[in-house]
Amino acid sequence: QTPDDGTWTMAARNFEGHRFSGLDQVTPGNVAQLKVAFTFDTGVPKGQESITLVADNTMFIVGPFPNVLFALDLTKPGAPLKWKFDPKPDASSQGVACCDLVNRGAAYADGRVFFNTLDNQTLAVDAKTGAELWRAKLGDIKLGESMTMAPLVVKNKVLVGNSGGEFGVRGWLAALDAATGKVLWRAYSTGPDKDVLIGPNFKPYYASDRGADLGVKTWPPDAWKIGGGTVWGWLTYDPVLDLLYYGTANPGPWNPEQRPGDNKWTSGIFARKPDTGEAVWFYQFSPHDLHDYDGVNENVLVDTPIAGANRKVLLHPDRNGYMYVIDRATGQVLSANPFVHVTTSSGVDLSTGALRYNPQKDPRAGETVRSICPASPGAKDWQPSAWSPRTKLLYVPHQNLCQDTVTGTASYIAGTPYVGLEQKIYAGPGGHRGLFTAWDPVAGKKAWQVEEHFPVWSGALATAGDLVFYGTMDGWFKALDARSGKLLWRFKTDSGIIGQPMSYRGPDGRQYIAVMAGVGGWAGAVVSGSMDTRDATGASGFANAMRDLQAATKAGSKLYVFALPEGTR
Ligand SMILES: O=C(O)c1cc(C(=O)O)c2c(n1)C(=O)C(=O)c1cc(C(=O)O)[nH]c1-2
Ligand SMILES: [Ca+2]
Repeated sequence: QTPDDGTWTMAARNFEGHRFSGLDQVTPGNVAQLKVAFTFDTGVPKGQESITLVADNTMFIVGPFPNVLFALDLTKPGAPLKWKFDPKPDASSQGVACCDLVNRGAAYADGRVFFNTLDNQTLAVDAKTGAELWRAKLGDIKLGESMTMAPLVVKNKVLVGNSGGEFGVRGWLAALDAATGKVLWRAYSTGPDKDVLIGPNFKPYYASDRGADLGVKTWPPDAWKIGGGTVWGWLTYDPVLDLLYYGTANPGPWNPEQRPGDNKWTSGIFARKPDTGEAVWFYQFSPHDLHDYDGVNENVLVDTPIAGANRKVLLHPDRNGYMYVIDRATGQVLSANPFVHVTTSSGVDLSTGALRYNPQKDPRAGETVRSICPASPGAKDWQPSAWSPRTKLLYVPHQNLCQDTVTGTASYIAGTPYVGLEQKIYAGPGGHRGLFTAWDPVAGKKAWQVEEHFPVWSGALATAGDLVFYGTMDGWFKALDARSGKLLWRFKTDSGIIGQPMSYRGPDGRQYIAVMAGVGGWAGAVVSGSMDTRDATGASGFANAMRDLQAATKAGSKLYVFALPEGTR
C-alpha cells in the first residue's frame, strides 16, 4: 500500500489498482457539508471518462477527442488554467472509435505527463511547462486501430495498448522508454509465440493454456491476424513479484461461428515481466468468447486470507459475470462467484479453469437467441472498482443487462466494423439497469448493493474516511457509507457522470474530491450524439436500452471539485 502524500499520479492511485485515498478529513459525519470548490470545462461535450491526476499542486486532465491535455494551478483561487497542450490528432480517427470519443486519462512520473490520443500516439509532456518532450506513433487508423486507455508507468517504461476489437485489429501492449518514447518491446495478444513474447518462463496453471503457438493454432488459418484481443483496459503491477497484469479484449468478429477454436489469447489475463515483456502465465476467462466479453476489466491486487491461508491474489470482476479471485503468482483460480444474473454459463470448473458455457445461449445463424445475460457490455464494463484496505471490500460500479442476439456474416474490410452480431439490450431481472456492489472476496459474496435506474458507468473511489463515491448517468454524484452502503450525500451535476472520482490534498491542507461530468461512452453515446453513426455493433447496440437517458440528462464536459467549507470538523 502506497503511503498517502495527498497526490494521485496514476489512474488507480497505486500500482495495485486500489483507487483508495488515505485522506480522512471527509467522514460519514461531515460529508453532508461537501460543497463545490471549483469547476473547469474541457469544452468537448462527449463522454468524460478521464481520471484527473494531481502532482506538484497541479491537476492534469485529458479531454475526449481531440485529446487536449489541461494543467490547472491548484495554488491559486479557483484553480485557473496553467497551460494546455493540443496534440492535434488526425480527425479521421473519430471514425474508428467503437464507443464514443473517450480517453481514460494520463499518467504522471518524474515531472512528465504521458497520455494517448485517439489516433494512436503516445505523448510525453513536461509537467511544469506543457512543452512536448516526445511522441510515438504506435498504430494505424486505416487498420481500425485507436487508443483510449490510460498509460501506466512502471520502472521507467510507459505501458500502453490499442483499441479496435470491433474493427478486426490485432491487439498489443507496448512498453516505451519514458525518456525517449522508443518502443522497448511489444507483446501481441494473438499470433506465434515469438510475437506474444512466450518463452521458456511461461508457466500457465491450466493445461488448456500450454502448447506451442496456441495464438495461431486455436484460430482458423490467418484469422488471428484480425482477431482482436486489444488492450484498452487497466494495468496493475506487483513490485515484489515484479509482475504486470492486464486483460485482453474480445476476439473478432463477434460472430463466433466465423472463428472456431479457443481464440488464444483473447478475453483473458496475462502476467508479464515488465523489463522484457515475457509472459509468465495466462488465464482465459472466456475461451472462444461468444458475447463480446472483453477480459480487460481491472485486476485489483490484494493480500488476503483465503481458506485460512494468507494469499497474494488479484480480484477481477469480469464481463462474463464472475468475480474471479486468482493467485497472482501462478494464475490459479481460487474462486469465481457470479455477481449478477448469469444465463450464458453455469460456473467455472476450478480443476480445469474452464467456463461452463450454457449451449442454449450460444449465438447461432438464422435464429434470435433470447435472454442472454449478461449482455455484451457484460456484468461490468471498463468502469473501475475501488478497494478499501480498511473495510476489505471491493466497490464495483456495474450494470444489470440482458440481450437478444442475432448473428450475420461479417466481412473483413480494413478499418471498418468487423462484428457480425446485432443485439437488443434491456434491463435484467428487477428492471434496474445499474448496480453498485460492495463485494467481500473472502466470503465470496456481496456485503451490500445499491440499485440504480441507469448502468453505473462511472469509476468508484474509496477513502480512509470510510466513504465510497460514484456517479450516475443522470448526473448524481453520491457518497455512501463504505460499511453499510447508506447514502449520505449527493449532488446533481449538469450532465451524466462516467468519470473516475479521485481525492487529493490541496495546498491549503484540505481534502478535495474531484470527478468529471459529461455523459457518453458506449452506454451514454446516445446522449452525446455518437451512437447511431459510430456504434461499431451496427444495430444501435445500447441505444434502444438508453433512450430515456436523453430525457434524464444532457451532454456535458465539466470537472467538479468538492471540499468541506473551511474549518469544518
Ligand atoms: O475491443 C475493443 O478494442 C474495445 C475498445 C473500447 C474502447 O476503447 O473504448 C471499448 C470496447 N472494446 C468495448 O467492448 C466496450 O464495451 C466499451 C465501452 C466503452 C466505453 O468507453 O464506454 N469502450 C469500450
Ligand atoms: Ca470490445
